[in-house]
Amino acid sequence: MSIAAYPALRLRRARAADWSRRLHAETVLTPADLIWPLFITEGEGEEPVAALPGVSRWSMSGLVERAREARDLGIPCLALFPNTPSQLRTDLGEESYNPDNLMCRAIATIKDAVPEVGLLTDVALDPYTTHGHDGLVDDRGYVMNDATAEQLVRQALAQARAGADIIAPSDMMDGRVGLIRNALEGDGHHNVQIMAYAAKYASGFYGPFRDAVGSRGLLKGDKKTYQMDPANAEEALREVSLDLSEGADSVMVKPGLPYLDIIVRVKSTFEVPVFAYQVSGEYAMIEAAAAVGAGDRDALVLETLMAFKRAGCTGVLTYHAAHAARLLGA
Ligand SMILES: NCc1[nH]cc(CCC(=O)O)c1CC(=O)O
Ligand SMILES: [Mg+2]
Repeated sequence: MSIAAYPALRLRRARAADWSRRLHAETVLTPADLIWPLFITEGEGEEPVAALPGVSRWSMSGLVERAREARDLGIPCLALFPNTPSQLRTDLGEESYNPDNLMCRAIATIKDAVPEVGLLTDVALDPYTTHGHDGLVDDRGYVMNDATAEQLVRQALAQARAGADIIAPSDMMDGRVGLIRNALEGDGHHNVQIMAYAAKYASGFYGPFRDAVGSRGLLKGDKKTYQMDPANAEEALREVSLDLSEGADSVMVKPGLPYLDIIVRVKSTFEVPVFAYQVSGEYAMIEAAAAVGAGDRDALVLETLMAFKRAGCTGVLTYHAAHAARLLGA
């Protein structure tokens, strides 16, 4: 038996022409792989987010325009994040489950105008609290797990009743996926999915997002008592395992690129739909690199998104979604 070797074997043969490169591609990236995060404002028109060049907060009419844009580009789903007016933020974050809050109005408005686009809604208290934490804090500043989970259940129900398709708890409290699933079933929302932010790390890459939802200046301390330590991978598998056992339909790893190893391990261990969140700081890094000529923006966008698909992701949340879909020739 002869083992093919150079010069008979030349891997460059398959790369020599565009048709052949396309034929041999092991991974495909399409607009249907993308979830587009959008920020909501009570204000009129469009409010650019300084820390995220090219990203804005949108009023209701702007959101409807973005939803139509997503539909026309073949982007299946939007993720919504409200910038709650500061006078409505409280220690307990009660505005999070007001059925007339910004989020619920946005859900209902978009669903009415563009029903064919899916809506993922974030469940956590940080856009609604005076202290900027994702949960309720005790007098020592510790984020209380079980009391927070009760608020999250109320928030999830309000979103589902407004028409949300995917409830995405991003708070990292223990046990909240099971509590939310039970509440959704009890309230008749049998087909409302849960995408658990299962392995969410205490990351330095969330800064621009906190500007966008108005929590950066408010946040006291850090989120290390509930978000994961970047040193840990086995713990991510335990987090995913628990969220799946509690009824998560899909799981998320967040941030994205610095945690590709986690994506691969989660995918190969559980064989369930895994999503990555290419977060605000990752977006800002690409934009900053492009702005100083350190890299070609379009190439950086497509290469990073392809990396998530190659690692095993079912889809990616990315602020570049519309731009990427256009590049993909939708
Ligand atoms: N629970 C809040 C939440 N949901 C999504 C993000 C970050 C997304 C991004 O940076 O793009 C955060 C920030 C945080 O945990 O502080
Ligand atoms: Mg957990």
